[in-house]
Amino acid sequence: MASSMFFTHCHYYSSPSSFACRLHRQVGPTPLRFFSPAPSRVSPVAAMATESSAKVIDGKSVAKQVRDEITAEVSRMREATGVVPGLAVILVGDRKDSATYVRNKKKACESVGINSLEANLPEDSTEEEVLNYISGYNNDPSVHGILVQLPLPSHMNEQNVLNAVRIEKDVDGFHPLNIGRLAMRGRDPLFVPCTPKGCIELLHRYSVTIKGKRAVVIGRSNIVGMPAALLLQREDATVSIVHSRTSNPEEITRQADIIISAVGQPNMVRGSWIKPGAVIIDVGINPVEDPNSPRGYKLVGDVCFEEAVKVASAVTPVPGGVGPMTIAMLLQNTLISAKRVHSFE
Ligand SMILES: NC(=O)C1=CN([C@@H]2O[C@H](COP(=O)(O)OP(=O)(O)OC[C@H]3O[C@@H](n4cnc5c(N)ncnc54)[C@H](OP(=O)(O)O)[C@@H]3O)[C@@H](O)[C@H]2O)C=CC1
Ligand SMILES: Nc1nc(=O)c2c([nH]1)NC[C@@H]1CN(c3ccc(C(=O)N[C@@H](CCC(=O)O)C(=O)O)cc3)C=[N+]21
Repeated sequence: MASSMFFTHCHYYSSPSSFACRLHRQVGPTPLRFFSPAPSRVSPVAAMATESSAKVIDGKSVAKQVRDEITAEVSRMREATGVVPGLAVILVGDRKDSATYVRNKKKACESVGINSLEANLPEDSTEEEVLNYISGYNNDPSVHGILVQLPLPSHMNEQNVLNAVRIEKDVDGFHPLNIGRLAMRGRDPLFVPCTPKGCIELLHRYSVTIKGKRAVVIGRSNIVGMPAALLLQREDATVSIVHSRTSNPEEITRQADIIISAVGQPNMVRGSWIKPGAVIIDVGINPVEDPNSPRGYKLVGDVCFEEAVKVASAVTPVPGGVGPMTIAMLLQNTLISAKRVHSFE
């Protein structure tokens, strides 16, 4: 996860009209706010883009719609079975950004009627202590989902910790068995990772055809890029993956009908990288210095939004794009888990 302080120049492309995308100072981990309700209707994207015509994909509004659907299902389940879905979140250490994410997840749970439990462990906890918490939640029937907030402190082995979560409660979808099943034809994971799932959900809800299209995923992390590429492939797209060792990423990206970018580099994807009419899902959340903002920074994506809207047919903003969908998908996975274990349809 990109988080340290550094300058980012765009080396690939520049034009006088795109100064906004040329230079940013990226700042350290930032807190998250949670959003207030937004209108819930969305319509299909235009087939072709003209100058400045891209549709802005409203993740905040779609996430609200998804949360409303979950609220209704949670109460239907509670009334029929008496069971309330429960999510346990384990936070180790005191990273400010992680604490804010966890607080937002908790608020989101409350907003849909899901029970939330939280374990806050100190930075210097041992791996064994974390494993003990996981084991407790694994055996607790009121807990249907377990999320270990990442990143973990560096003295812990992330693989050991993630492997310890029972796959039936792995609502993040990070367990190797879930990822393995996601990668295999004819197999299904119990849970799909929340951020990539949120990206696909946005494409579906905006009636973007994926089948037969060329998709490029920029980034190949275990939590976003790689599962996003697997999901697009499962949806019958033809997928290329661009990473830090890719030569000529611009040329490859320009072939895409659908771009999912999960890199952590502010404004890396410029207008010249985008095929006219492409649909862009920008996962990147990059804090950059902004003297005009009261906080002293603002969040930008991996994609230069000002340029992208002129070329693409649809694009997600940052903030208000994928971020809110990630949390909505976490709630959805927790509901799916509770329904599955109680055979409630
Ligand atoms: N909206 C949301 O809900 C979420 C947003 N995020 C955001 O998404 C971004 C990515 O997160 P995450 O996947 O965890 O990050 P990682 O740092 O784990 O992975 C970044 C990926 O980008 C690739 N990359 C880095 N630099 C370049 C470059 N110059 N050109 C091409 N590829 C490059 C890396 O390649 P290589 O593999 O070769 O090193 C790596 O695969 C971050 O901004 C993060 O904050 C993350 C999670 C959820
Ligand atoms: N086990 C685990 N699972 C995760 O899913 C996970 C994680 N660890 N570690 C950190 C990343 C990051 N992540 C985000 C979730 C929501 C927003 C989000 O809601 N963003 C708002 C920003 C709002 C603001 O701060 O202004 C938006 O984009 O609109 C962002 C990022 C989940 N992650």
